[in-house]
Amino acid sequence: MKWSNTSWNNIQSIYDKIIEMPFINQLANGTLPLDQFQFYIQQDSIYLENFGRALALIAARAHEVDDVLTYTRFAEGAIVVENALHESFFKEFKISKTHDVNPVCHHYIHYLKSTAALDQVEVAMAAVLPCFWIYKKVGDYIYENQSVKNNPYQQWIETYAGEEFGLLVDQAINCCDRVAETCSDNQKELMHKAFYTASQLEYNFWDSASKLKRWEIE
Ligand SMILES: Cc1ncc(C[n+]2csc(CCO)c2C)c(N)n1
Repeated sequence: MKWSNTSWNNIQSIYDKIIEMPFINQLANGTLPLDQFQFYIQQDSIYLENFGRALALIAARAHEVDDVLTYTRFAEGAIVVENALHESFFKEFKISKTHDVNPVCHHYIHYLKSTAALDQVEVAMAAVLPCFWIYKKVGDYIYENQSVKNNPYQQWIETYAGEEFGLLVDQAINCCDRVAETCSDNQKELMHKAFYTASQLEYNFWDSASKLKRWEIE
């Protein structure tokens, strides 16, 4: 079995819980409270910049020159393309930029940056994969299960359900499968662990937005 198939099986229950989250269902039917979306986009904008930095580190450390290019493009996508999208959300939903990183976002970005800097590069590639793959699956799920017209969150949905995004996700999955082939069982296990941890963080990222969760002491 491919590394990615085992990895997805390991996180299937996390994905199932994500799909059941009120936040995701309310995004799909357009009833998500505005303050939760605003909070989510504020944190996501901090996430994207740092995610881009983690991808750039992976690019620099990749063994194959093709992967240097691929992760450089991912990094550019995270910062330039996604930030442009966020800019339009900032305007449309009257969101202000914040530098207050909530606990989950803080944990997630520092987990990704330290993994990208210090762990084996294959493990770092596995750690960033849920960001692509879970968003693709969630985007497709919402797109296929839409029940309303004029959903205010339509642009968000279309970003992740689109074919163009699907191609990026395939590249990220294929890269992990290819590098996993060169790894020992022990190293493959570390890749699985990283994929699982980042998937937990994806769940928690949405959960924290739905609870508007900040630090207990600010
Ligand atoms: C918490 C969080 N996780 C994943 C994404 C999705 N995402 C962000 S950048 C990128 C690829 C860039 O090349 C993808 C798929 C998000 N927006 N927020």
